[in-house]
Amino acid sequence: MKPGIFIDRRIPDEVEAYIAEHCEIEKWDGSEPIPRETLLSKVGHVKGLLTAGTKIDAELLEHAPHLKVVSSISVGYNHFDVGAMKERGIIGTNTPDVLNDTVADLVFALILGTARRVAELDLYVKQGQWKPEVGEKWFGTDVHHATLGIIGMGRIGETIARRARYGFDMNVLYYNRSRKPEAEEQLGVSYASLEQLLAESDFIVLMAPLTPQTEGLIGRDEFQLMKRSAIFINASRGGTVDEKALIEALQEGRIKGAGLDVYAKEPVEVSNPLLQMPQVLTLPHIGSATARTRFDMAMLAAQNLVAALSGQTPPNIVEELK
Ligand SMILES: NC(=O)c1ccc[n+]([C@@H]2O[C@H](COP(=O)([O-])OP(=O)(O)OC[C@H]3O[C@@H](n4cnc5c(N)ncnc54)[C@H](O)[C@@H]3O)[C@@H](O)[C@H]2O)c1
Repeated sequence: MKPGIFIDRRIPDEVEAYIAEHCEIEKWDGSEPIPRETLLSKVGHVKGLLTAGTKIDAELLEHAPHLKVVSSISVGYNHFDVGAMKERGIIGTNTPDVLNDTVADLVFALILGTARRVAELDLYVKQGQWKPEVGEKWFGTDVHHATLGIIGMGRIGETIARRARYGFDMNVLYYNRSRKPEAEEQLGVSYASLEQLLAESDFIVLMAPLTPQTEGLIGRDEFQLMKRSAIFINASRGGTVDEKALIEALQEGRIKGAGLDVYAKEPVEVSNPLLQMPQVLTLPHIGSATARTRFDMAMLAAQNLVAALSGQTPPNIVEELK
């Protein structure tokens, strides 16, 4: 008999067909996220769960006594309570690598968009404000040959560094949990302390995962260290930044601008002051959101799920659950 699994969001038909060859599928087909209570009522007999940002905690595991594997269609897994999963011996998997280039492209969209004020000037043209010469007021900041500081030099961080070095002749500093001599040699990037990186960078990109150690990693003191001309980019998770401190730094002109794909609370509240700031480019958590990459992520997550339920070791078990 095929093992029963639950899919808590829509996935491509082709991916579902692959899973159906190996598993008995039940799924949530709503366009809104599945309500928590509904999810809890659906996992009682399943062995596998295919999800993305859904919180996997002790409460959910209590409702799922037969659960063996949770496969997430994401590389970040801060929604996993790894302690509770470890206790129950649950396999947890994610989808690294297939999204590196897509997320790195998006980070560059945020860098270029904020530096050259793309959204502001788009509005300027569409609102018929264009005069023969735009004037200094609308001048931007150069990206090429500027210094880029990357916090969290992992798979995506290195992919950003490659674009920065080879595409934009940037000087790249990085701060990471551990030093990366190979990246230093291959990409010509330099390791810096967090303080040095914050003080010297023109663009600061936060790309570290959200963990207890990185929660609020960038706060008041860190914004204080940045140049007044600095542009801050966050494409990791909203929780890695003290959002109140970011808002203050922008309101007080202590940094020049920000490009954000992630927020403390998602979807972001319309009353969030960040949405009123012209110097802030705001995107709705779309780092990996291209058709090709989202398909590849869903297929990889499906392969992880099927491998785990077939008694094989899935290729992408998350670090803490290995
Ligand atoms: N905006 C989006 O849509 C989107 C898409 C993909 C990934 N992400 C986020 O990006 C993160 C990074 O993805 P990745 O594939 O590059 O992960 P990764 O594990 O390859 O890289 C993370 C890097 O951060 C470093 N790090 C961890 N804790 C640190 C700390 N306390 N201080 C300094 N460095 C630390 C690690 O050593 C590692 O080099 C994900 O965890 C996810 O949260 C966001």
